[in-house]
Amino acid sequence: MKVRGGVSVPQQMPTGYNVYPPGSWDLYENLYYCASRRSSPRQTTSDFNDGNAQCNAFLEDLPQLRFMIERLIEYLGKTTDLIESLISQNLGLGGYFMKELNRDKIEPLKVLCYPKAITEEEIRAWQHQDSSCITLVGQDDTGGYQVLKDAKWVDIKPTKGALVINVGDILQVWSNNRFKSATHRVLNNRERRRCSFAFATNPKKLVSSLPQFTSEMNRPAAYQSFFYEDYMVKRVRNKTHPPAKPEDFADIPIYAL
Ligand SMILES: O=C(O)CCC(=O)C(=O)O
Ligand SMILES: [Fe+2]
Repeated sequence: MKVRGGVSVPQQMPTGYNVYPPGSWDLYENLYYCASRRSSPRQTTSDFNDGNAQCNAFLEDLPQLRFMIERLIEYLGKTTDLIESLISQNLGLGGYFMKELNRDKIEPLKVLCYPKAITEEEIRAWQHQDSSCITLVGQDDTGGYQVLKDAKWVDIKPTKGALVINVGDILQVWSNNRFKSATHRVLNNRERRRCSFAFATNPKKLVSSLPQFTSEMNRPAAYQSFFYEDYMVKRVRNKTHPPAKPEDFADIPIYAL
C-alpha cells in the first residue's frame, strides 16, 4: 500500500480508477462503473461485462462491492427515469419525451473519495458545471458540497437518504437556457475524509437546442449542435492541460452562438 493525500491505495490500481496529481484543480480519487440499462430493466452480470469491462473493476477482496454497485445503479437509474419524466412534464413535453430523447444514454457511476484537507478548509473539487443531462449526487455526512446561488456559495448539507439533483449542461442546451446547469464545488476539512457518488446521464447522439424552445417559440438557438463525446474530450483535456487563458477554457460557452 502507499499513501496518497492521506488515503491508502494498493500499488496496482484497477481500470476505471483515477487520481489527479498534486497541484490539479480536483484533488480526489475516483472509480467509475458503467452498466447498460437498454437490454433489460434489471442489471445483470452481462450488462456489466458487455463493452464496459474497462471501467468496471470489482476488487476481489471486496465480494459485496459488485452486489452493492449493481443495486445502486439499478436504484439510481430508476430514480433518474422518474426525474427525467418530471422534467419533461415541467417543460410541457409529455412524460416520456426525455426518455425517448435519451434512449442511448450512458450512465456512469463515479465513486469519489476526498482526502482530509492538509492545512484548513480546502477546495477539493473546483467549481464547475456537470457536462451531463442530470446528475444524482449522494454524499456521506462530512459536508462540503456547495452550490453557487446569486453569486454566493450555499452549503448543501448532507441529509440521510437524500440525493442532490444537478441540472447539467446538456439539459441547459436542450432547453435553450430554460434550465441552467448548476455551478457547484466541494470543500473539505482537516477532520475527515469525504466519500460521495455521482450518477450522470449522458447522451450518445448529437446535442442541439430543441425546436420546442427555438423555432416553435420564435427564439434563436443559443448553442450550435455538438457531439457529447467531442465535448468530453475537450473537458478532460482541460484537466490534464489546464488552459493558460480563461477564454481557452472548454466549457459549454464554447458552443454558444
Ligand atoms: O463529490 C461530490 O459530492 C460531487 C462531485 C462532483 O461534483 C462531480 O463529480 O462532478
Ligand atoms: Fe459535479
